[in-house]
Amino acid sequence: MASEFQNGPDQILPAEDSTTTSPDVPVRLRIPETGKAIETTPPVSIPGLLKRTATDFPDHPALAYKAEGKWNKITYKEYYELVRTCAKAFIKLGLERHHAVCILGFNSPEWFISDLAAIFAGGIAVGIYTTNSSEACFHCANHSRANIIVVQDQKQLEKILAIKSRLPHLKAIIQYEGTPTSADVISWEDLLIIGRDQEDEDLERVLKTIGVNECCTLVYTSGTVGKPKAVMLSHDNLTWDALSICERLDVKKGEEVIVSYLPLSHVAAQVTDIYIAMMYAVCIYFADANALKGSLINTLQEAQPTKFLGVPRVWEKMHEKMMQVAAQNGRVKKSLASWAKSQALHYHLNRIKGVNGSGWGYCLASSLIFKKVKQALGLSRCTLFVSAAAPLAADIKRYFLSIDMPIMEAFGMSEASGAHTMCNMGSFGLETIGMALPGMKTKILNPEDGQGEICMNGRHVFMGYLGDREKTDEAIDSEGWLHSGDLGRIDENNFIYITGRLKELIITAGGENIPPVPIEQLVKSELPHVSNVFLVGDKRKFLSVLLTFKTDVDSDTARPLDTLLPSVQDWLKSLGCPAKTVTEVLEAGPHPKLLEALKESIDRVNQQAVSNAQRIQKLSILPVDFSVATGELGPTMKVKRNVVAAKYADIIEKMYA
Ligand SMILES: Nc1ncnc2c1ncn2[C@@H]1O[C@H](COP(=O)(O)OP(=O)(O)OP(=O)(O)O)[C@@H](O)[C@H]1O
Repeated sequence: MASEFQNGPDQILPAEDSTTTSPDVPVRLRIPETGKAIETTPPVSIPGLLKRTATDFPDHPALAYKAEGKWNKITYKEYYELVRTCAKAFIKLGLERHHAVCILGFNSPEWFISDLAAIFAGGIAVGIYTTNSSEACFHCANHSRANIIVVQDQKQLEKILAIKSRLPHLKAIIQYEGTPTSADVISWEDLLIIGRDQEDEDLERVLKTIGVNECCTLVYTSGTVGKPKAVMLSHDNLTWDALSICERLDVKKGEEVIVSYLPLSHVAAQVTDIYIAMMYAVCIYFADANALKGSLINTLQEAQPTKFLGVPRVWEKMHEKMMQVAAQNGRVKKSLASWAKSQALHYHLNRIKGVNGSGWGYCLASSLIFKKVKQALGLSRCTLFVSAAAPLAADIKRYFLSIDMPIMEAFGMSEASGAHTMCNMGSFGLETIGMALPGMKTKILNPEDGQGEICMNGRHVFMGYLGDREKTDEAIDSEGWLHSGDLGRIDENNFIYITGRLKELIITAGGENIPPVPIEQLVKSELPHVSNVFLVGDKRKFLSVLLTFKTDVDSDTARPLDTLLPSVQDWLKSLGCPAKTVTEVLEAGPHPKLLEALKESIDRVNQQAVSNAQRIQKLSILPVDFSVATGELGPTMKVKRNVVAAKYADIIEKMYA
């Protein structure tokens, strides 16, 4: 880089184009010459941002982690120093400019520090899903030219050791938990010793060359539709998206607490836990690795977060648990709860309509009931409940409204650096994903009846897919609009609604285009004992559904078990076909009474179908529920359609035989 561009890391490097597919080519930022204050806010790099917060909030706790049963805290000043130390070690170990540091592990201070250190050292941070196989890890590490791989433990290390010889750029492996069993693997403690032994000079030299418009992070999409793509994000993409989200929300600098537990390789968790946190001096509490298997509640109770983000499946599971608890309540408690719920529902539904003011009933229910419920969930200090990354069914939102926990939906994608729309406590609804965030633009492409593809524009639009010009040009058009592949509409108040996904559209043999998710959600709301619904019908004469029942989950492996949840068992018993397991349900073919009940529900869904082609004609019950561990769900719990279709090809064929 020419010597005049040595004012990093907050400088804007010269760039010819607003997209790129090369890791070392900066892009033109989408900052208009004139515009709203948010659109023209001067860009800040990630190292610049952390330095700023460490200067403004030096003694404020940044990261809280539990060791030997005790919470330990790292202040913002210490966090900044640790990142610098780690960055110096990475440089010493041979991290080259624009090469990757891959991180493979559950959320922890070491994950955050490695991610930021990679960026400080002029490299590219890449999170790899802990559920990835060795080969899937190979794809990320090889494609991003990883010089360094940071792993959590022996289990993750083994995946890397198996592919190490095929990674020509790899120079060092670091293991941050447990003692490395392999001599050439560096422990976290040794990494910090290497870093502390270095002078600041090399790091400062690299920092000066960094620009806000170059790639600092790659997000590999989870591949719910096709092969994972490497989304290149610049410093400005990430820091500006975080800024815009915080403008929409009531985030208070230095006062917020967030629990980190969602997979950090996904953009939603990364932006919330790392970048919003860094921008607003949030204190992050790390949940333990069993968070999604049930231990999250313990961390919530201890950390008492002030903001909480869940993917839809997290909200669904919480709903399921609460229904189980409620079912055990006596008559008096039940009627008290239903009175309280009606008060909250009335209050919040009025707020959605713009009618404010809480009556005495709501206030009483709030102090008598909801306060206790929130306390039990560890959410009594929480002023914001968010759902993102996939659609959340309206009936789940309605349930949480009724217990005084209005869930704000956010919509976005990796290619939009996180969020593009969001509801807030002042404007939300049961069906909407909210309005575009400040400074972001939305367009509905080729609308028919107001419905078309959602396209987005703004500083959050990604740089391009690494090494893939064709896909980059498909995603971002010549005017800079990012095509989401989602179908939607905008109402007169600028609220946006998702109505389907072009990328997973079912096209029947008769040529009718059918978005499956809304139909699947309708079936789910008709059948509360069903866990997953999968619509089939691509190139077929009619639609069918595959259903899975709610079952217990193995707490070690997170795999679904055969035993039906007690509520499902009760329901089956009430139908006159008692069964304790899915195997029993399927053994002699589903009981006619069960089939009748399922068909009645499907008939109710069919009554809402907009055309004959959208009516479901057949159904099958699957032998096991879907899960991340068994591969049918991606890390944000979206169904991997190709995996399910391949796994149950026989069952599907039988329905069409
Ligand atoms: N609130 C929401 N409501 C409905 N759909 C959503 C919402 N948020 C995200 N999505 C869906 O998720 C998509 C973005 O997915 P994301 O970029 O997170 O990729 P991914 O889950 O890693 O994997 P893949 O791109 O392979 O599906 C959006 O295009 C949209 O279809």
